[in-house]
Amino acid sequence: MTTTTIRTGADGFVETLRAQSRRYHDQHPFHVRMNAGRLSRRQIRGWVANRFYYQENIPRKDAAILSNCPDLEVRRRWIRRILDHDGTATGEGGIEAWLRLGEAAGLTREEIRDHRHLVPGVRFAVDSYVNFARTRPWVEAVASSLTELFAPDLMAARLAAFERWYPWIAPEALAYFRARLEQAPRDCEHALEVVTAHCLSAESQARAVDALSFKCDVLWGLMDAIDQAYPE
Ligand SMILES: O=C(O)c1cc(C(=O)O)c2c(n1)C(=O)C(=O)c1cc(C(=O)O)[nH]c1-2
Repeated sequence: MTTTTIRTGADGFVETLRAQSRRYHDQHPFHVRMNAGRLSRRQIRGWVANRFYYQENIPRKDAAILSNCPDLEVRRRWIRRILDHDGTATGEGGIEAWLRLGEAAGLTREEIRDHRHLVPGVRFAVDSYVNFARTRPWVEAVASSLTELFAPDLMAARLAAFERWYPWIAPEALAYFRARLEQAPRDCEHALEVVTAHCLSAESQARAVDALSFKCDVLWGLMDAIDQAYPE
């Protein structure tokens, strides 16, 4: 359990959730080097291939939330996330966009999809996120998605960094990040609505903060594993 003291009231709760940004993976040394243009082609490829495992599993995580969620109104909006990633036809959706990013970075679809580059730490981090959504109360799983509050700034910085420092990747291949600039704020607005509506007691608010803290650890652990596998 976190020892964070939450100020009473919805504002204090949201403030405490937002304060978790201090532990977000934008500050991980690998991301700092990425955005400063200091990664080699091999390191970029390693990151893209490993991060694919996260992308692939996000819809399974969201399906786990849906399966645990008894609220029709929430399900109706949450299902959109699965469609964003999976698309509704061949050649569409975020997973496809990530594969195109991989191809532009010099990987084949086959080597991304068959996990030959996937390192154990990334697998464990991602699996633990999916498992969290499967086994914890659905509102906590929703709270764990709130790292997306912090994602748009990182996406914007990443887009600028890729265009400036890694011009060998075609700018069209960055479509995934451009889409997330719109999807992430929409998604986390909904998640924040759900969490503030359901977490009214100090105890439930502390559990939501713990869930978000856990997710920061998932993302940080994932980056540690990539950093270690693709050293400078
Ligand atoms: O590239 C990133 O730094 C980043 C971070 C996050 C995040 O903060 O969890 C997500 C994504 N990307 C992303 O692309 C994505 O679809 C996504 C879904 C979720 C989630 O927890 O439901 N996080 C994220």
